[in-house]
Amino acid sequence: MTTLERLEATIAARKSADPDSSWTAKLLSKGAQKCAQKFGEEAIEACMAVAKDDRQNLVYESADVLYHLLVMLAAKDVPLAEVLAELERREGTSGIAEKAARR
Ligand SMILES: N=c1c2ncn([C@@H]3O[C@H](COP(=O)(O)OP(=O)(O)OP(=O)(O)O)[C@@H](O)[C@H]3O)c2ncn1[C@@H]1O[C@H](COP(=O)(O)O)[C@@H](O)[C@H]1O
Repeated sequence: MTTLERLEATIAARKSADPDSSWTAKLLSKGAQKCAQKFGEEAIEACMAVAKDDRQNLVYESADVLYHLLVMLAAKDVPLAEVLAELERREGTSGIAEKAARR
């Protein structure tokens, strides 16, 4: 099991946990929109670390981004495996072809 898969399992377990017992359970109890908002905030913080050329903070904020992405996916019942399968599907295509297919 990878670190992301273990974290996904922990987050899934928090869906039925007492919101007072866990940060994740508290965030999930506020709904998918709040989870999405937090994800967006953390992504902006990661961008700000790049703007400030702060490598250490970029690593820290990127961990926050990945955690909040997994929480947001859990809130919408989207398994990490489905996202990874989409990435794997794209491995056989070029970025330019992928962009053209979306038009
Ligand atoms: N990886 C994380 C992780 N990354 C960030 N965070 C939390 O995300 C929050 C984000 O910080 P912010 O300052 O943006 O949020 P805040 O100001 O506290 O809250 P708001 O007022 O903004 O809503 C922090 O309180 C962090 O504790 C995380 N909380 C949990 N995990 C993982 O999830 C597991 C389960 O955690 P619990 O649910 O707390 O048991 C942990 O063992 C970790 O592995």
